[in-house]
Amino acid sequence: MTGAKITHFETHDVRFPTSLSGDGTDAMNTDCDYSSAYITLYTSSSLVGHGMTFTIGRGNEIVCQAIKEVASRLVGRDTEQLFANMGAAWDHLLADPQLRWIGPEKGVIHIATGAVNNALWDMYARARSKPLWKLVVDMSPEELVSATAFRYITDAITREEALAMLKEKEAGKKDREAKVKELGYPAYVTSAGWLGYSDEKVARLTKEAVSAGFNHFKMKVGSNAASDLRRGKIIRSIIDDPQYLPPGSSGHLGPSVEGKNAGPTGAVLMIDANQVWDVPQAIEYVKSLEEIKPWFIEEPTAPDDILGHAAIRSALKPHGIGVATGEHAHNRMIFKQLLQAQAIDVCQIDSCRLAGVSEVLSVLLMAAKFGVPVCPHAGGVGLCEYVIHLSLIDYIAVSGTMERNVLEFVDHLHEHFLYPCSINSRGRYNVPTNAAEGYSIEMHKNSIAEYEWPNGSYWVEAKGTK
Ligand SMILES: C[C@H](O)[C@@H](O)CC(=O)C(=O)O
Ligand SMILES: [Mg+2]
Repeated sequence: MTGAKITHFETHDVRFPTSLSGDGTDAMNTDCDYSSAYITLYTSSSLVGHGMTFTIGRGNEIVCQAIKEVASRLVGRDTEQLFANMGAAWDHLLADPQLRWIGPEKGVIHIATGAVNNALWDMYARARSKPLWKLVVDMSPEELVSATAFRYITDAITREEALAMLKEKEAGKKDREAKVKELGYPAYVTSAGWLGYSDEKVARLTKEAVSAGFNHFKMKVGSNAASDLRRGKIIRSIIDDPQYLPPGSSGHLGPSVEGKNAGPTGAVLMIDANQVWDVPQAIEYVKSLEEIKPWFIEEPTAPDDILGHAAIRSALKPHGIGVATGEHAHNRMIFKQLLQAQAIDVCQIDSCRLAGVSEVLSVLLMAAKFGVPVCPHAGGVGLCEYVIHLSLIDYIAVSGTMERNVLEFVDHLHEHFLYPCSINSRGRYNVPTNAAEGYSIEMHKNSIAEYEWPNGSYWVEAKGTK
């Protein structure tokens, strides 16, 4: 079968001034302008594909430049031939010998590849008039395996093992799809606990999140232990108090809290250090926060330090605190080793730090094999829109479970997308159902015109007023 040809592409460096309000701040990233290195792929027909990768401001233009280099590899290619084997399409994107030298499979070139691979998947879903998750869960096990990036991971999972796992899950797919459409996908909220927020703002947003139905909450830690303990106690005092629960409910309605250090109302608290500590320091610091009963510490140390994470995990185990990481795990091999070394309790894939859907699938398969729940990272612009698709794929087709999982939600910048994610009254993500939405990442043209750096109307005006 032949289809339209990819003819050209456009990139946009889009930056939102979130640093003005402290949104997105943590111990390492104190000054974030949530940014999107955005691409649209065009074809000889009306079919298009949108994709992006996330950065936090300066440097976004470097990623856009790299996206141009990677996307050039698709120009002239037949779309149907690419869709017929998305694993081979992924290999092709990665196989430029000169570009590979500036990775390999890490850093700017890899996140740029993520944007391009995601745009191709968005185009594929649009070509089949399905949201992306539905395109993937409707694939046969053989099609899904052939769409996955398998190089360098076959010591952890072979194609045959993956096929057998997917076949075993085939029979329950319809029921799981119906269940998640009815209930929504479990979520947790981070946007009440950014480090740059005042205690009053944290308290107000936490109360709002509780009354919106959330029962898992994450706060940022790592710049000052006494202040973390104070903020943690403020959050605990709200989430453990039945008076703030939604009217008529006797306890939290949300996802399962078993084994997660839940408080008396069934509320779970997680903490995130964004890589600030050395290994021994991480252990001591987190122990000093034991009183606020975190389920896990996220990114306690350098993201490439697999054995460091393993050491932290085994030191914190007697204290009932787990370890999570992944938003800066730059490829599937890092996840492979985190899993092999039993270094994590929770696997936090990032939709565009990994090089797109094909590489995400390889991590979903490995995590399912190792029995580690996947709770994707979504603190950024566009990430919530992306990751609901990935968690649905994980639940319906790969792991078959959503009971322990929680998908991150931050309440920022959704209005800039044509198909924004949404949360139901139980504090869970709704399932995207629009046949035209693809991977839900298409941005409004007027948002691009306003926030494109440096000549968008917002930035021109902001310079004028400085
Ligand atoms: C810079 C980002 O906001 C980061 O703090 C997000 C993050 O760590 C998370 O959402 O988790
Ligand atoms: Mg984080």
